[in-house]
Amino acid sequence: MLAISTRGFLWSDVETRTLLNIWGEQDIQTALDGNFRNSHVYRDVARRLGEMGFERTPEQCRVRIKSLKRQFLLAKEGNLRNNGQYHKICKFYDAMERILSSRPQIDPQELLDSGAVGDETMDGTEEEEDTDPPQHPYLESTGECSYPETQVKMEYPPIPIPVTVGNGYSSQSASGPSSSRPKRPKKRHADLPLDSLMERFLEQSAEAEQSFYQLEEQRLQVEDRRREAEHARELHMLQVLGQMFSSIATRNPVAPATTAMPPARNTMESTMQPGVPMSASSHMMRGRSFIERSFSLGTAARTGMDDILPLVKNIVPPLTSKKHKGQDGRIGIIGGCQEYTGAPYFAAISALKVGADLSHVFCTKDAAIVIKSYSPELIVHPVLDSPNAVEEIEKWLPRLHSLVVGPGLGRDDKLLKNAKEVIEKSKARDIPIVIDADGLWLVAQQPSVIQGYQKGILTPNYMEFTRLYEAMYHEPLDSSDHQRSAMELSVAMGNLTVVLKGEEDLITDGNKVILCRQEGSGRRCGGQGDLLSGSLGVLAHWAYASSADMTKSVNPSVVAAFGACSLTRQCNKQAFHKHGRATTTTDMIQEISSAFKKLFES
Ligand SMILES: NC(=O)C1=CN([C@@H]2O[C@H](COP(=O)(O)OP(=O)(O)OC[C@H]3O[C@@H](n4cnc5c(N)ncnc54)[C@H](OP(=O)(O)O)[C@@H]3O)[C@@H](O)[C@H]2O)[C@@H](O)CC1
Ligand SMILES: Nc1ncnc2c1ncn2[C@@H]1O[C@H](COP(=O)(O)OP(=O)(O)OP(=O)(O)O)[C@@H](O)[C@H]1O
Repeated sequence: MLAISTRGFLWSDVETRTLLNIWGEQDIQTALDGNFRNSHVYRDVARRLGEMGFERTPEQCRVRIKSLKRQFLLAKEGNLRNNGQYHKICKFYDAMERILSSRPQIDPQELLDSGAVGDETMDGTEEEEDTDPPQHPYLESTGECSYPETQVKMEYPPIPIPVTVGNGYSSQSASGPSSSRPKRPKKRHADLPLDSLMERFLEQSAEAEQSFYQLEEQRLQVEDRRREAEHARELHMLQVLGQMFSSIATRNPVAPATTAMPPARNTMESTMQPGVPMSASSHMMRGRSFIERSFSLGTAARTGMDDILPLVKNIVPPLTSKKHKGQDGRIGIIGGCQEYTGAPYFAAISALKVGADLSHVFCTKDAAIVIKSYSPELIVHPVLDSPNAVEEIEKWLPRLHSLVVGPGLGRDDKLLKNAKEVIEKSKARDIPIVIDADGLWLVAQQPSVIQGYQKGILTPNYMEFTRLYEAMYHEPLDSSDHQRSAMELSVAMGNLTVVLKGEEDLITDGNKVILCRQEGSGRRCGGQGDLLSGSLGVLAHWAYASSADMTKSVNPSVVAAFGACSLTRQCNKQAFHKHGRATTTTDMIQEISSAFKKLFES
């Protein structure tokens, strides 16, 4: 079942009811009952919830249940005193009652008075790893952990349970069943009508709950960032280790290896013949180490491009009347500023011509008017230089299948910063990200922005490649062996797919290299790279949406890159055939349809 993203802090009613159904299941209740350590039970609850299509962490489930129990207990106590009126304050009262009625009885007043409200007493929800000393009265009483600034206490109604005169209960009895208990604070609202008190109570408890979940959301975001940083650090360590082992094996088997970061270039000799891919194993035999990946070029690599082309054909989705608009691809281009309006247009229109259903351009305000005037087919958002650019673009991310960052982006710091944040957000959504042109400038300044992201694809021309390489290795590029250098760059970037464009396009994911030598022409008009990156955005989406069978377990990024290179070069050839020296990128874009058919649909 398709998972619904529920990382937001608010729980919908349907989600809450699903949670309650799961929590109320016999085996869950039995597992919770009398069990002091129960994080494994909430892991199970979160898993079952996930199966129902709602993504929540075990901690989120636990906190939600706790909050529901609190509401229920308050309502239950109110009911006892006020003839069922308080039923209204707990939306899920009936479900809670049904579940909890089969649980051991507790004294609700005791829970309310203590402020602990009994989750731990009932379920034993103390976290297994919570060993920090208590920092807060609430933490002290419950053993809760994590975020000291969280005003968890706000979840209790800040007004006391009101007492209506003449309801059969004395104010003393309302404050607690036992007179020996410490007295509760004096009722400040005893003279207000019950309805308005209940209304205020409901409002405040909803606000408190909302603020709690907001804080919970913030905590999760911090946790995500921490995990990402950890992942990048691990990757970095792996690379350092790889270099160490490589040095030990090749230079001096007994001397201790020196570690250098960025990794020093390896000195092995390439034995590759043109058109013959270099295999990772041949590197390994020479002491070169690579980070393991889950895809390989397999047997297809041995015979080169002839075997990759059928895989590209496999990923092209069939056109059927059963589909609706958007299913074959919604692509986003991040780029377009005052100076460069052509590049994002070329990329976006190429994406449409290749077969995406919708193509969005996120550019500056100035550029938007111009780009809109080029084509009514594009959806153009004039947001890239707005103060809330990232939020504006983020709103669209859930609807995009892939992103192309860089065509016509320019190098203004503010725009680069926005692009960087959009890349970060897109990585979290696990969508393919093609980085080209000024996006590569950004990567050269801050490689970590995309390093290690397996669905990231870099498409440098030779100049951009040199810049990236030197940023990673801090030494001049050895221009005598492009294939080796491209592999080295890919490895340094965490086995990202690198497409080094040129007389022959060289595609590598750090394990092997394939060459695209589709015939093009001698015409090098600006914008051809944009045609390539826009096409690649679509093909990458199709490749990742295809089953492993379709790509024969070859890295989808490599299959898509091979398709985009072949297509661009074929367009160049066809356009040149018609226009010769006058060929422009617009002429090439007009060839996409027939070039595509010739390459991938014949
Ligand atoms: N119509 C539009 O709106 C278009 C806008 N575009 C946008 O322009 C922005 C800047 O992109 P960019 O590529 O011009 O910038 P940059 O990386 O500084 O390179 C500049 C210098 O690098 C060199 N050089 C280039 N290729 C090389 C090679 N293969 N091998 C060797 N050298 C090579 C060459 O140096 P030169 O020959 O002048 O010495 C060149 O002058 C970017 O946003 C892009 O998307 C383009 O998409 C085109 C259509
Ligand atoms: N010398 C060449 N011979 C044949 N094809 C080439 C040659 N150089 C580049 N190409 C092809 O042109 C396409 C774009 O590569 P190019 O190097 O022009 O990119 P770019 O500089 O990023 O383009 P842009 O002008 O959009 O910034 C690629 O598909 C590549 O295969």
